Amino acid sequence: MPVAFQNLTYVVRSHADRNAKVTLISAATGYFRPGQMTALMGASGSGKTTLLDVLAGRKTVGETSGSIRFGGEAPSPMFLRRYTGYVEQFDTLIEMLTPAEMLLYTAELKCPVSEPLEGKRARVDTLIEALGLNGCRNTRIGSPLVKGISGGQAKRTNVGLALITSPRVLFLDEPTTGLDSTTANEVMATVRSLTKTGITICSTIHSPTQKCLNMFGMVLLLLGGRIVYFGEQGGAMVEYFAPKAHLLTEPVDDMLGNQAEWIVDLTTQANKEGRAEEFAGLYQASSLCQQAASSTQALASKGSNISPHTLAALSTQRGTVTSVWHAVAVMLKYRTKGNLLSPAWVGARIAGQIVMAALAMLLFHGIGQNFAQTNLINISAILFIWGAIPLFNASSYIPSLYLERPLYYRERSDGLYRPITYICSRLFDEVVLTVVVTAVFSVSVWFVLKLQGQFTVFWLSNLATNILGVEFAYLSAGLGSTLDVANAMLPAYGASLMFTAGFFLRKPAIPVYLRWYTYINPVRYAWGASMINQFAGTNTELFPDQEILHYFELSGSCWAYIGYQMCFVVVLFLATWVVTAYVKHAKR
Ligand SMILES: Nc1ncnc2c1ncn2[C@@H]1O[C@H](COP(=O)(O)OP(=O)(O)OP(=O)(O)O)[C@@H](O)[C@H]1O
Repeated sequence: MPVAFQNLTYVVRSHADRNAKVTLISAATGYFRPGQMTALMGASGSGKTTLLDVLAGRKTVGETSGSIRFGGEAPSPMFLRRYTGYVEQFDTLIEMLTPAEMLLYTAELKCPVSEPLEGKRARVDTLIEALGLNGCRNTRIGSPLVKGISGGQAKRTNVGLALITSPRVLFLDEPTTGLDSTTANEVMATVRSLTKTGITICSTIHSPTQKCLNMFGMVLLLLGGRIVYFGEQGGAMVEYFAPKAHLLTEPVDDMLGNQAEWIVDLTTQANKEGRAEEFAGLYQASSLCQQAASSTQALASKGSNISPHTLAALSTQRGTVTSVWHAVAVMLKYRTKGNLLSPAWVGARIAGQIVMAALAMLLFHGIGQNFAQTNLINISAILFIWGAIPLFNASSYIPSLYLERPLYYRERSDGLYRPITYICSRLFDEVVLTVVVTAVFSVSVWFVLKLQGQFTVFWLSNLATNILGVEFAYLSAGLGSTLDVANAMLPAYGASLMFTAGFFLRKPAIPVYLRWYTYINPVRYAWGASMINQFAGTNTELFPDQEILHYFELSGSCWAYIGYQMCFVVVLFLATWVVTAYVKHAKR
């Protein structure tokens, strides 16, 4: 499928002055042919990634004008998802999966459900073979801290993710970033081998080695968002630029056989000298530009071989090809087991609980059956701690939730799932663990402290507080513009709840202008449920003629308090969903 773009201009609101607009791509005309690899080159900041993103339909801000045709068709978002693949500059992989699992997981979410699993496995096997991943197909991907596959293998796995639906056009953004030159050449050789299938490939590349540059058929060179060269790679490019080198005030080093470095040096120097416009003008006036314009026109007006029925379906289809239920099932299949078996994942979630339960049992053992007046505040205190502190347990893993954002954004852009799918499957993992852990610790604490009332109330109240903490962790990780902001939210909210729950300061003593907050305070309801469970019907007096529940203004059924807690669980779930769906920190 050829890609042709004419007079493509991209304008965005300036970072520096919100009232001004800047043109990042100016009147770009060019094309990418099937079975050919085109390099988007240029000095740093020249607009390579911007042009790639505009062509791939990945821009979320700014205005694009001009025309883009894929096989003669103006692409809809679903068309782009169906026929193109995009490899991001930085790898976004799931560390606990193997490359084979990562590819199959993506295939199950990206390919139609009607395609049998065997067909998807066959796609994975073909890609593993083509990308040279056989040696590591069953090795854990790992992370910078837990070594897994190598950087080159991770990059090739990332390329595989973009290829899983057999796209006709592949975009790559700086695929050699972070790789040594040998590995970079290997990765690019693998990518180049894909052109045999007839796929159209366009890749931004910053400073390629000569060997790497030789793999490309065409080069599109940008300077200040303008095309300064679009033509064949190799001798033609050198011939074009050689007479222009003398225009520079500061001469660049001799080529010494390294065209790639020479071209980058020359254009960077031209940029430094403010000659972007001059070089763009020279290209505009060249015969190369005329040839490019007529070839682009021919490719843009060439009819596509996609049936009208498919085109109509693609223009109306929703953002994903699988249903929410299917996607949730796939997420559970690949990610839940890995999470629940990961010591790091589980450890971060239960460490706080272990410490809290151990301290409660060591310090407060047996106090639940001692209704002596001097002990009542001790009981109230441990029930308060048990109702409030779990809210903070989730803060320990907010950083890991925050750091997962790039993966989530990439998978959303690739159309793997919807926000509700992500949030349901992730919270499912958390809730499964929370149910088990709170049951174990609640039983231990309940019996060691010899608490009174119904165990179920004590446990459910603790479970609800823990789930609220988890939900708030996801909410703050989604809301925080930076990791520090996300980290600060949960402690700040938790502290506000503790101060106004009515234990440190009784409800009547809370100033009227803040008393409303006690009604929307889940900690008060968690503590209240346990207090009523412990003291209801005992007529225990904290002071003469002052029954303890009356003193703290806790009344009614403990089940009603648990009901209120559950309402908070639902409200926070909805808030987390909305934030996950609509708050986007990554604008591109
Ligand atoms: N909103 C904006 N306001 C002003 N300048 C912007 C804005 N957005 C992007 N830019 C600038 O646009 C230019 C193009 O950015 P782009 O990321 O496309 O460059 P690049 O060629 O891919 O660079 P690199 O090789 O360093 O990744 C950069 O100079 C960038 O600072």
